[in-house]
Amino acid sequence: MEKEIQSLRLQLEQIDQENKRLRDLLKIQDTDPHVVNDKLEPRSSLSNAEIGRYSRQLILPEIGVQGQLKLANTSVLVVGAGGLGCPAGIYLAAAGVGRIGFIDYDAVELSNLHRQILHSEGKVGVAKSSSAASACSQLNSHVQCVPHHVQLDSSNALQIIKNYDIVLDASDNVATRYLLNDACILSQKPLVSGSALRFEGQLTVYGYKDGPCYRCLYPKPPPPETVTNCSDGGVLGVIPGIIGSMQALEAIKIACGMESSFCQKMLLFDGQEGTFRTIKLRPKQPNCIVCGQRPEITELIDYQQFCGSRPDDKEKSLSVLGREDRISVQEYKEVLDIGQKHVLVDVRMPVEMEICQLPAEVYNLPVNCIDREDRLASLRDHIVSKSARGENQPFPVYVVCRRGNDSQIAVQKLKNHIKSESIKFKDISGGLYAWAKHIDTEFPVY
Ligand SMILES: Nc1ncnc2c1ncn2[C@@H]1O[C@H](COP(=O)(O)OP(=O)(O)OP(=O)(O)O)[C@@H](O)[C@H]1O
Ligand SMILES: [Zn+2]
Repeated sequence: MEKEIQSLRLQLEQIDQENKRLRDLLKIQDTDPHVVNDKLEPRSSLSNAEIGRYSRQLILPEIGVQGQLKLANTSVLVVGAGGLGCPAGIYLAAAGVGRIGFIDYDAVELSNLHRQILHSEGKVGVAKSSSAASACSQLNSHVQCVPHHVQLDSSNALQIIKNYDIVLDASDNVATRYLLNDACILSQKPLVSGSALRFEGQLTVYGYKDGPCYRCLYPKPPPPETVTNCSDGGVLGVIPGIIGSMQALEAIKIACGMESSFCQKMLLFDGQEGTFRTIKLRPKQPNCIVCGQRPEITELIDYQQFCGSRPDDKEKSLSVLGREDRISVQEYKEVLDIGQKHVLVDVRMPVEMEICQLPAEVYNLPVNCIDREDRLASLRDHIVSKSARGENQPFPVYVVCRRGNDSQIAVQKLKNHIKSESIKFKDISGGLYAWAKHIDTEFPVY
């Protein structure tokens, strides 16, 4: 009997979750991403419920009733409901900010849950903006939480930003950073900017008082191939947790009329060392093309073109090899099935090799070690030991990586370093992702 009740409870819970997921999906469709319907009602006093709820921060002399009212009269736009946006959003909601907007074009994925703490297992597949907004509404029903399920770009940024007083950059790409910088300068809104990667994080406030803007510090975007995101470089979840929380702190201070600690200063956090450092930044540059004395940028430009990358090209795919230097995953499966002699070189990092490997004998040579003479010599020896003597055909060496980009670079380099008529290097197109998609759907994806 008890078991039956437990199983019914479980079923009910699952139905509840599915119900909620469908309701959230409907909500997304109903949301006009550009319009915030009702104006924030100006508030001049706190209700008893609010006095009780905020009591512990109300008694801080720096906040008090006036500070709490300022918070209630402030709207904050969080751009990106991901690793930074989630912790930032939940603290803003808890603190009683009047309106929080969440912009995100993406949907929740399983690999987000270790750090994007407003999303839960039942929300996988749901729009991040609506998942974050609904989590914050559940925490604090006094706060208006607005989901914008849209990609912020030059066509909509000014229109969306104008409804908010403070903007948080919780995005993860250079094009959006420049877009937000220019849009915030043009709209005269402070931009609280954060970033996190691996064990490190950064925080600063751009375009506020005499502080510099993003362009004052970085007039030119970095070459796209030098930029690493969390999906490639990795990140420990608590790092964006710390930086996102500090973004909320700065936004709250600005909203309450306190000084921001990071105007013309940048916080550098090293989670491995456990250190926080603050460096002084150059002041606002008189010749800056957006915030300077004679600005050239007076309206938003094409940021994808300017940066050479798009906000949503997280999985860039290279195509630097010809067809004759490549093999599809289906062809490689055939190689395994017929037992063709070959060498498989996996060019991922050792830490990735521990996660999963193709079902074959694998030789590991990380792509960043491929120029080392000693590593090349070992590979050469390995290939020689495996190749049959007296073969007419060149001996096949297949190169694989996670997504099929590094493997192409590796083949180019190997062809240069090991110039041999008797060896044919080929890249396995699409790498382990393609293997998991087309050959073995049970293969782990990370
Ligand atoms: N221009 C933009 N408009 C709307 N949302 C954006 C824009 N640029 C980035 N984002 C969102 O900002 C969030 C940044 O989150 P985060 O850095 O944690 O990365 P992620 O893309 O979710 O994760 P991963 O890199 O692991 O796939 C993402 O959800 C992304 O969709
Ligand atoms: Zn500037």
